[in-house]
Formats: sequence, C-alpha cells, structure tokens
Amino acid sequence: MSLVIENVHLAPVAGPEIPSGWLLVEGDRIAALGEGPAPGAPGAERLDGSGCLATPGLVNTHHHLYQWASQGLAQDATLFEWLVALYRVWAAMDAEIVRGAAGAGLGWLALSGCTTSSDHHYLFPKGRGDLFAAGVEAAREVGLRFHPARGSMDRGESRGGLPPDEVVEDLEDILAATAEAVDAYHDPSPSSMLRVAVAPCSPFSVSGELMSESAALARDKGVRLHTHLAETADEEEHCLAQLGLRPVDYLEKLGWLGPDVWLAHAVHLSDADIARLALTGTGAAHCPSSNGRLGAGIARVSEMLRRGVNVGLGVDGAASSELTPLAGEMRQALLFQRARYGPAALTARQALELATLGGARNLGRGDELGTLEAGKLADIALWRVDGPYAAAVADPVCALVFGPALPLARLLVGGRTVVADGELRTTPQDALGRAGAEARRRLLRLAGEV
Ligand SMILES: Nc1nc2[nH]c(O)nc2c(=O)[nH]1
Repeated sequence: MSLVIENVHLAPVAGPEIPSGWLLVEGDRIAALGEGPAPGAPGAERLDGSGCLATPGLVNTHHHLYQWASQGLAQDATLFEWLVALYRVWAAMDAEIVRGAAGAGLGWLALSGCTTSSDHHYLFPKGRGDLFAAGVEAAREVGLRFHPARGSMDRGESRGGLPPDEVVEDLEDILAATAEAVDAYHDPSPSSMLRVAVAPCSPFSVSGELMSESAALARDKGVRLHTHLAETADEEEHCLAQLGLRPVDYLEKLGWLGPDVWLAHAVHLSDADIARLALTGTGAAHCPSSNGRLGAGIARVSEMLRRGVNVGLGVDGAASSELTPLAGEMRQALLFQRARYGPAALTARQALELATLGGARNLGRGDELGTLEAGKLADIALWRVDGPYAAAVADPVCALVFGPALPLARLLVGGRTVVADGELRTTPQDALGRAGAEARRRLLRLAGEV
C-alpha cells in the first residue's frame, strides 16, 4: 500500500519545517518527504493535504486507562486523599470494566492525535478476569500502538503504605504475573505494535524489595521500567519519614536510574535530582493537567530540558485529568512553564517535540517514532488548520499548540487510517463511548457508590 499526502505544511520535528510539501508512505513506513509538488508514485492513493499541518503522531507516556470509569470523583482532594477515596472504588473493577474504559480512553486519545500510548495498570483484584488482556484487546480494536506497563502494589497500610491491604498483591504473585505478561505480549521487533514495561506503582505503595526485583526482572527480559515519582510534597515527606531518603535518592539506591527508565510526574526535583536524571538518561513523563487538578505543583520541565533530561507528555488517568486530550497537554505544558519561568520558557515547537520525539524516547522508540523522516514508522497526524480559528493564526504549529483542539483530517498508525475527518475508522466510535459509560456505571454499582 502506498499513499502520497500532498500540498501539506510539514512539521517533521527533526529538521526544518516545509510550508508546502509532501510525504510518501509505503507499507508501514515513511518512504520519502520533500518540498513542492509531490512525485508521481504510480498506483499510490493520493491525499490532498491543503489546509492541513502534518506532524508525527503524538505519543502518550503516562496513563491509567481503567480510570475512565471513575472520573469526577474526589474533586478537591490532594493526591493522597484522592487515592484513599478511589482505591476502594477501583477494588471493584473487573475485566469488563477495564475493557470498556480502555476502549473509550484509547478512542479519545486517537481523536486527539495520539498514535502510541502507554498504560500503567497497577491494581489487579483477584478473580475478576484478565485485566491486562482487556487493555491489550482494546488497543487492538482501536488500532493504536500500545505500551502497557504491568503495574503492581505490595505495600498496604499494615506495612506503612497508603493503599488498604485488600488492594495489594503478594510480591511472588506480582513477579509471576508480570513475567507472564511480558512473555505473552511483548513484541521487541521493529514496527512493534505492542511492547510491555514493568511498573511497580509508587514509593508509598510498593516495597523496596518489589522495586529491586522488578528492575531485575525487566532487565533480564530486556523491557523498560516505569513508576510514579516525586509527584507531590506529601510523597517526599513520606519517603523521608519511612524510607529515610528523598524519592530520587531512594530510586538511585535501588538501582532504578538509567536509560531504560521513565518516571511519571517528576514534579518535586532538586537541582541535584535533575542532574542525576540527565546523567543516567532517565526520562520523565510530564502530566500538567493532572498535576494542576491535584494541586501537585509545576514540574521543572524547561530546566530539565536545558540540562538534557528527556521529557515526554502524559494525559494521566482520566480520574485525575477528566478526559484530557493529548494535544491539549502541549498547551497545558507550555502555559505552566511560562507561568512559572516567563514567556521564553517553552516554545510551541518545543512543546510539539515533548509530545512526539520526547515521548518516543521515553518508550525506547526514538529510532522509529516521534519524527517525520524517511525510514521511520508512518505514524502521522494531519490537523486541519483552515478552520475559523486556526486560519486566523499564520503559524500552524502555533495554532496547534496555543489554541483549542484542532480537528484531525487523518491519523495514520503504521500507514493505516485510524481517524479520518474527525471520526474513528477502525471501530464504531459511538459504541466505544457507550461501553465507556457502561464501564463507569458498572464500577460505581459494584463499588456500592450508587
Ligand atoms: N496521578 C496519579 N498518581 C498516582 N500515584 C499512585 O500511586 N497512583 C497514582 C495514580 O493513579 N494517579
């Protein structure tokens, strides 16, 4: 299959922008791109990109898809208050709920320009079906590239942790189930649609032993590591009081810093912490809407970038960011940095790079995803910039980042159309929405909330 997208403004992220150019897609890869009129390409489908901006597909590097089913709860809570309120709701979750929530969440991500998403699922109530498989099935249905992280918690209240004991698992069960998930689903091959990561949840819900064993397992299997870190001042206090170390020191002691690790949030970092992340190649997933919603603080993104830390974006679970579109996180990131450091803190193009190449690098896919270049995977977002708002902004990248969500003319994942003219084409969009709403009703009913 070949496709030529012509007459389009190209923002390749790597290399200069091309105000009027073309892209040739062959199979699942970008074969070539250039300026001016497109080449002949006999037999290729032709797509007129007039009035459109082409960017790499966006990469979401932190999410909890199951949380679609628990939006709008604990609205004015801190992270710890919010978690304490929600753990017992999530304890009622089953595979049917995860399937509905993940389908709706991934559909929503696709409609906001996302071509690859991670998912951090860390709560596995016993006897409720295969929750990990439910997320994988949903990603296959929607057609996104998927990086699910097998999460875990083993430190309940009785061991000084935050979650109630009923929602944590045993260390041995966690390690066995995590190894099983990697063996069953991880595909390390080029063009992979599915790669699994290992992701114990957070310092206040996981034992040091599970952190170390998880790192050993991930490195043995050649997969990446992910966890929440330095999200709130409460977490830092907890770490100092219970573990005797600040969060980044704790991770370092456990052998957790390295180029195969990306950390969700990374808000409360000292200068020395930032230097260590840079030195070790540890990445960060910036989730500005969630950090704002929970009053967690503003991550030092522009300083991290200046000092060489890789940063990607994440929408975080919908329970702490209520349906944030991934494209909107570029705007949110830009505004947060400027509010904290002034208007030169982050440019529109840097924000686009966070959402694309920064995300791809967090997931270990910087060689295949995140830029429009010959040889890379054809994960491409084509945004309409000729509508009433965007047409009033001469610079299409500025319109995309500074402005309201733009309509998607096309979203390609490995050359396959997932969205066309603002509608999902892989699966009925309305049915996904209904299943997401039913997942919420079912969860709240099973949790005794209604
Ligand atoms: N924003 C979030 N932070 C978290 N920390 C933790 O342990 N769980 C979560 C979560 O679900 N969201």
